[in-house]
Amino acid sequence: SSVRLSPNSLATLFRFLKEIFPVSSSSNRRNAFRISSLESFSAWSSKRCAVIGGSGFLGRHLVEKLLGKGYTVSVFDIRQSYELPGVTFHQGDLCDKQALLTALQGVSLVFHCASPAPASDDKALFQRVNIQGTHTVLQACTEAGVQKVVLTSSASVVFEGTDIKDGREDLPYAKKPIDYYTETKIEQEKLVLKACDKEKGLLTVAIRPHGIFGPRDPQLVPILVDTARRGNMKFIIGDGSNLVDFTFVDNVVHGLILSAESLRPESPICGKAYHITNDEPVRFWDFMSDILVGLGYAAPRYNLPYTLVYGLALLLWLLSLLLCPLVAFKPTFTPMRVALAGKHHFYSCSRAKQDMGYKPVVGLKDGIRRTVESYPHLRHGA
Ligand SMILES: NC(=O)c1ccc[n+]([C@@H]2O[C@H](COP(=O)([O-])OP(=O)(O)OC[C@H]3O[C@@H](n4cnc5c(N)ncnc54)[C@H](O)[C@@H]3O)[C@@H](O)[C@H]2O)c1
Ligand SMILES: CC(C)CCC[C@@H](C)[C@H]1CC[C@H]2C3=C(CC[C@]12C)[C@@]1(C)CC[C@H](O)[C@@H](C(=O)O)[C@@H]1CC3
Repeated sequence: SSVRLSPNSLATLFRFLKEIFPVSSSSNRRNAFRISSLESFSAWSSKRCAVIGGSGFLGRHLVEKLLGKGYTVSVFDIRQSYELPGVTFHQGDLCDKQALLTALQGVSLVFHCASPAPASDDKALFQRVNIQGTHTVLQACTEAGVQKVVLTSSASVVFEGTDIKDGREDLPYAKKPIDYYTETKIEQEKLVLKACDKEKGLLTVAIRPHGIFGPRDPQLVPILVDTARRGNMKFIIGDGSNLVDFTFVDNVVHGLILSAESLRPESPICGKAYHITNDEPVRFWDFMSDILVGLGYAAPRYNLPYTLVYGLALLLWLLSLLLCPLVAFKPTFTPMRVALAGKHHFYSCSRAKQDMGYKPVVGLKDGIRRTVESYPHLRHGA
């Protein structure tokens, strides 16, 4: 492992020396000579990482795992949602390069897990944060001497609302992405992969999870329960046989850390995208039923034709656009959600298995059980 000199390197080296030689006693000075400084420096700095978006659902699970593995973690996020010993929080907008530079001092590895919530459907915000912001993140990483950037992309970058079965990473990017969020995730992924430059010493990789679920997830389970509580989860869209990927959060975290640790100049993963899944495609409606029943709600039972529901969702969405100056209403059944609920969309993770030895660490059944147990406040009657 090599140490790349950057404008921040001296400051970082100084902090490192202060950390390993805190007191200037004679025994410390003797110990100093036993340490091969450059090697220790390299090992120390490669365990210093930053998680951009570390206050979020995935980001926080990642931070917790990194701490357990002995990393020193800085979180950069627009909000601070928790406190943890060993974590330094930097509150700021990732579009602000100066704020990023402060957080990235002495950091050699950056995980980029920040994005506005997909449900916001705010085109300008997605463009600003996911595209311009990612450009700023890459600039800041180069200036700060960061060596590795791991992006959390999304498998939806290839999904157009039609069936995908065992999709591989060589599928073309969606020409008609399902929403603005996905449109900007495509541009974001392209930016990060293009920035991979062994000569300049910046290595990048993109992880594409799909349907992440687990404790503290702010969207999948809460939206599902909200829909059930309003009595709208009685229907199955289509014949209910469509297979999809739902990926337990620990498996995504495992894929992110594995990719970071495999990212070296000679590694085949440089500048590439990888699907990370549970490797257990499941019927969408079986998964929904398992969560609902686990929380004490009834499973959906009545089938509705896919085209009918999709048409209605499209109509509702158009109406919400037309009426938005007068009344603000957000339909639960958006065309995007209907497509996700009624079509096949599952992906192969064989490239990750082959190139980085990926294997899911938590099975689907166990993941569902842990998720259900983590939401006592969302149980029926709670
Ligand atoms: N949840 C999923 O099913 C899923 C699936 C595939 C990919 N992803 C991707 O994984 C990543 C994490 O998603 P999540 O589910 O944890 O979402 P989340 O909303 O819980 O976390 C995103 C975090 O980004 C932060 N953030 C937003 N704008 C910011 C800005 N301008 N500057 C700094 N921080 C900002 C938020 O405050 C939040 O803490 C995202 O990139 C998302 O696109 C999520
Ligand atoms: C009202 C119902 C019919 C269903 C309610 C559950 C939905 C809220 C979720 C089912 C599939 C989920 C999903 C996402 C959001 C929540 C659901 C629609 C994403 C679009 C979130 C953003 C990610 O990047 C996407 C991905 O590629 O993983 C998610 C795909 C699945």
